Amino acid sequence: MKASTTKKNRLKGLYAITDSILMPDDEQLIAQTELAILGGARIVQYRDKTTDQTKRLRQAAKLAELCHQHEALLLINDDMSLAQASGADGVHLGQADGAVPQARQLLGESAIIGVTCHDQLSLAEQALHEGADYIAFGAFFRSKTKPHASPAPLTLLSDAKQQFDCPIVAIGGITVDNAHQTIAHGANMIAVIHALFTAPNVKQQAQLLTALFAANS
Ligand SMILES: Cc1ncc(COP(=O)(O)OP(=O)(O)O)c(N)n1
Ligand SMILES: Cc1nc(C(=O)O)sc1CCOP(=O)(O)O
Ligand SMILES: [Mg+2]
Repeated sequence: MKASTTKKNRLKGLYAITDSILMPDDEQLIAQTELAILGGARIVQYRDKTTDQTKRLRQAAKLAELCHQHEALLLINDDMSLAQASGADGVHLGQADGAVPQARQLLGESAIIGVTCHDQLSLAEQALHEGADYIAFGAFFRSKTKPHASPAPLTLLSDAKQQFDCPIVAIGGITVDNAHQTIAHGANMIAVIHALFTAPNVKQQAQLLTALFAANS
């Protein structure tokens, strides 16, 4: 089996997204992310909205090393050049973050490229046509990280599941108490920031979120 196929088969379960406000310095970022991975997260996204390029490269490279030690995947939010420079496994692109073909050309066939599709199946269709590896829908619940994210209905997940043969991410306000609804409707991954990284015990919270996949399969 090709290496790229193996990597893409790993797109399931808890998808932990880091937050530069909750974890501003390197030590916190690495320690909290390691706990999330030890609790079961298999995909990590480095999401840092600051403009400090030196810090962003340093932190992304440290995260890439950490993730690879633990056989987790690292994706970079927004920035395909940072994904390439840091040794990450891929990039997550929003609708204004660059084109999938450009990312594919830069990062190569084995890279993972995910795309935000909000509440629109047509955006997913376009992303997949352009070569995306997963599609992300949201926000399914009120998000503390992004309170103004536009809402998406849970039925969108079942509709997407019927229409597309690819990994599907649910995002937005996902918690231990509501995540099962997204999984039951067809989410292969749950992307979580606040409910994971503000928990008093990040490892245990990741374990609880990860266990929901076994309970709902
Ligand atoms: C897995 C996942 N899904 C959606 C998003 C949101 O991306 P985007 O719309 O580009 O918004 P920002 O995260 O850049 O604020 C995501 N990051 N990850
Ligand atoms: C980054 C992001 N994108 C969203 C979307 O709907 O596209 S919601 C969101 C924030 C996710 O964080 P939390 O788990 O704290 O709600
Ligand atoms: Mg973005």
